[in-house]
Amino acid sequence: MVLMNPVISKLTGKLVVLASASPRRLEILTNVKHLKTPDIVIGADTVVTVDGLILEKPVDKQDAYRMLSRLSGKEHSVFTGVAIILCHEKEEIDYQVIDFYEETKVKFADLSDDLLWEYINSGEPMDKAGGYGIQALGGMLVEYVHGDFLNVVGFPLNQFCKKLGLIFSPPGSLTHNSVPWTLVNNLSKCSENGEDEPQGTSDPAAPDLTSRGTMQMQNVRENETEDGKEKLSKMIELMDGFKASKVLFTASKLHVFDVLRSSKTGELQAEDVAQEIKASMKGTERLLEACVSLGLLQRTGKEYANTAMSRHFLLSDGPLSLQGYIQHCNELVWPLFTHLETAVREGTNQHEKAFGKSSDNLFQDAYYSRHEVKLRFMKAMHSIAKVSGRDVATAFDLSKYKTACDLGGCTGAMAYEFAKAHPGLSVTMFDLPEVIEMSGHFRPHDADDRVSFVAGDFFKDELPKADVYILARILHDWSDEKVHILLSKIAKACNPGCCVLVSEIFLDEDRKGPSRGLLQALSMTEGRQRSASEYSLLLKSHGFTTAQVKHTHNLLDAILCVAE
Ligand SMILES: C[S@@+](CC[C@H](N)C(=O)[O-])C[C@H]1O[C@@H](n2cnc3c(N)ncnc32)[C@H](O)[C@@H]1O
Repeated sequence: MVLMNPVISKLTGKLVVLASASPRRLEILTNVKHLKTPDIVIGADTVVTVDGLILEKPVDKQDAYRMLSRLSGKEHSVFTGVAIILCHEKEEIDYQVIDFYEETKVKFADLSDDLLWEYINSGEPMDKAGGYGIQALGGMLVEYVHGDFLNVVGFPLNQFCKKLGLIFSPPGSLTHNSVPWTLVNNLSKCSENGEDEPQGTSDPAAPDLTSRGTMQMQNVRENETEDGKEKLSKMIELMDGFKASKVLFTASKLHVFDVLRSSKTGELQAEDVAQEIKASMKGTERLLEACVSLGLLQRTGKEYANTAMSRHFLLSDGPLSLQGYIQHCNELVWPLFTHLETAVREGTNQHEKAFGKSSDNLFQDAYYSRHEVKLRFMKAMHSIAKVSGRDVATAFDLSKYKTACDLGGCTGAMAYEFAKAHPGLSVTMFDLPEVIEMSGHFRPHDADDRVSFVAGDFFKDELPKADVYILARILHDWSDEKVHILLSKIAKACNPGCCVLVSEIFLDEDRKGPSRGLLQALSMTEGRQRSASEYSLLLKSHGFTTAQVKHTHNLLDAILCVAE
């Protein structure tokens, strides 16, 4: 027990309930520790098996004789299943069940009837499954024991201590295989009839702790299993998510990625970066190190460089640059999210709190009220359209159509993608006048002249005639009521066979994801996120039949609906 003490002493100061009335188990455990505070329940049950049979407690002397004579001259197995239940009481009782079993082989000598009856008449077999107790007179029946002797007595102390060691050892020393999770049902119990026997069978009436509806199955010490560690690291990722976002936003705002790209070798030391971005050495070094940890930068010795991911998405002038959207997130979405609690309490957008100005019309009041804010918003839309536009444009075969109108097309990025993907298609980009007047800023150098620009308000003005109406990231901004106004205008402009292509983040039908859609919804004003079938229904009510839904696995999905 001296060797066990460092492990078993982990129980010191805890109230341990031995969920068994077995005096032998109690003795084994109390011999090795003192028990104080209420947080562990230990259950155990022992069975004897021979010839594929489980031997229970004998019901009378004849039964004991039948059992012992069956064991005579043969090897049998003694199994003890143990459950360690770590209890934790918060609002509800949480608990973690760690269970395992131990098998010991026992061989009985050839036993004469006289010897058996002498033993049976001693009274010892009657409260013991298998009909014997190895630690007392029954020991004389045994030729050999292979395995843990105490397991036959009723408690596999050696393995129990190993499990305790794993439970209470520092994270890192535990492997998934070391904690078997399967044996939970046949665990021992607080026996109501007094003596709970070693070598007994499990009680079918014993509570199945895994299926108690009222208790939440959560692991108190879950961080000490592989699965628990995964959950913990997911928790930490969630808790730190805002820090990671802010590191990305700050490094972008300070042009760290552009600065590194512009250096002769594509690499710079922290002090050079600090000088270039006009920031402190200490702060820059911390920022660069954090960027390395997030995979945004790489470091060789003292030299920092962009990673492939940063080169792809984070250089200001890259074809797939997300800088516009990052800036929008930092300057607009971030302040809104700092008021999330109020937004949740009130069920309203927090634009006024965040920016000191109400926004009845999101676009006119919030995005387009100031030139630089409008430009920033347009850059954000542009960067997402550049990244996702090709997948949306190629989602469906549009070869039979000649004209398309991209309603609320913003910078035209999506319209150009459609023109590129469909050589027979001319695309009219339609947006508010204040947007159209700035769309020239975003005109690609190889701009296709099949793309034209028309200014107007899609709720009020006549819509350009087209075979295909594209609504990319439009409908989510509006209530069902406004969506109906817009769709009825489109339906009026459509001839039979014309179609509407809606591109949005489609929520899963059970609204359990994707999280980027559900997170975005938190800062919405009057709009809402919808599933593909919700969009389909909205369109159906205006005479459009859903032809196809495409999950692009890019940022935006798409649905194509044809006018009947
Ligand atoms: C979220 S952005 C989507 C931009 C673009 N479709 C895309 O996917 O990148 C919404 C667009 O709808 C435009 N919009 C908002 N209200 C409008 C209206 N009443 N009439 C025309 N366009 C409008 C905005 O100017 C903006 O460009």
